Amino acid sequence: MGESSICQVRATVMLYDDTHRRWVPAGSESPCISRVHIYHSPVANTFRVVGRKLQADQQVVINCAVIKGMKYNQATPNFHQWRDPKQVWGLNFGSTEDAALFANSMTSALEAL
Ligand SMILES: CC(=O)N[C@@H](Cc1ccccc1Cl)C(=O)N1CC[C@@H]2C=C[C@H]3CC[C@@H](C(=O)N4CC[C@@H]5C=C[C@H]6CC[C@@H](C(=O)O)N6C(=O)[C@H]54)N3C(=O)[C@H]21
Repeated sequence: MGESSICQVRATVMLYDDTHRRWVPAGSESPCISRVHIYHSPVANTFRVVGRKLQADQQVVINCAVIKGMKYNQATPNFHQWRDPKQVWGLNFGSTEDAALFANSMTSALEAL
């Protein structure tokens, strides 16, 4: 039994660059809308956030484990962020509806861990 997607949304995936103190688009210099999923592995009961660019190359721009106890910060109605051990991720959602859908799924995932 592989992983199943518990939600998919459109968002620009961003990383906070501590050195230069600015947000940068994940995966390349140009901001690009991606399809972002939360995948669940039932066997291991793990979750991860995976995003691929909508454009032709489908480059993976985020592949980040959801860590038990992680704080998910809804900074604005369409920009949410969280820390992983190495960096801060930000999702600039295409709509507030997508933001709410993702936040609900992320909250469920964190509660299930
Ligand atoms: C205790 C702790 O880690 N605190 C973290 C947050 C956090 C709390 C609890 C758990 C996990 C986390 Cl992650 C923290 O404070 N961090 C995380 C890094 C981020 C960087 C900059 C400053 C600049 C101000 C603010 C910001 O980012 N904000 C405001 C809304 C604004 C919305 C859109 C995004 C889009 C790109 C950029 C922009 O508009 O150009 N941008 C923004 O400019 C966006 N902030 C933060 O937000 C900062």
